[in-house]
Amino acid sequence: MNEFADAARDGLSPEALEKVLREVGVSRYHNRHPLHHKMTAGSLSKAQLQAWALNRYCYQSVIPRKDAMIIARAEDPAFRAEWRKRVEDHDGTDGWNGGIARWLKLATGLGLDADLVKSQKSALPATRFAVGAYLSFCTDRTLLEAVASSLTELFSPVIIGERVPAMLAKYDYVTEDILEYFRPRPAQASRDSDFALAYVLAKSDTPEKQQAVIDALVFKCDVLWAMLDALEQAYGDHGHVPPGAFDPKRPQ
Ligand SMILES: O=C(O)c1cc(C(=O)O)c2c(n1)C(=O)C(=O)c1cc(C(=O)O)[nH]c1-2
Repeated sequence: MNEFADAARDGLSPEALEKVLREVGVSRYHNRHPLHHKMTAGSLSKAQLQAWALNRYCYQSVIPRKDAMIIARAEDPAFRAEWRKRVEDHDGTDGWNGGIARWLKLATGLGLDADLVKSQKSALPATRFAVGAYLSFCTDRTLLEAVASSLTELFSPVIIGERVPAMLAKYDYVTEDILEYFRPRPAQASRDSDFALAYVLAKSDTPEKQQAVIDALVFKCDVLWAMLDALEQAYGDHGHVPPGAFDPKRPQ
């Protein structure tokens, strides 16, 4: 049982619901994870940064798929028109001139082979499970829960603002060009999370729905947290790399 498990028991005003959702971010968003702190302190090796970029590619590549799933489930054309901007942000106009391509640029800029990253075959099992759980969540739960699960984007400008200046300052091989992925993200995330938050606050009109959206955001924070846990377990100082996963000590 988590601390938000019955936060909506007595029913919440929209303002109170927003406050709880923001508290979820304060206590559970992945900018609290030790691996993020090590990254911003400059204490990760290049191999550890490579592992982060390679694994995070799985997350990037599932985002437009889960967004397409949300679009398919939405009956309101105005909702779909708004939401499809997210798919365009990641896929671009031809699949390879949007966010996914820019993530690949980050990974190759760190020295990884593009085909290895794209294949996702060297990602950690736990990364693939976490990312798969996100796609399943957006497929199987209500549309309201799927929308609420995107609300981690309320907090992503904060972590990007911590990560990017620190990476540029602490790792001499990291350049602005490599980190181009993050440049448009804070503005895109604010646009997207404003829309998603207004939707969630308007549609959560019972205590049950309010609890469901809180739970959805907790779930999503767990997805992001689990991905960093998996990296620490595999590539931390006393970690062990699962069979078949990216191993910096072996040729790929
Ligand atoms: O850099 C980050 O830590 C971070 C976090 C998140 C997030 O909070 O889910 C997203 C992104 N980046 C991101 O770039 C992105 O496109 C994105 C889409 C979504 C989503 O759930 O729809 N989250 C995120």
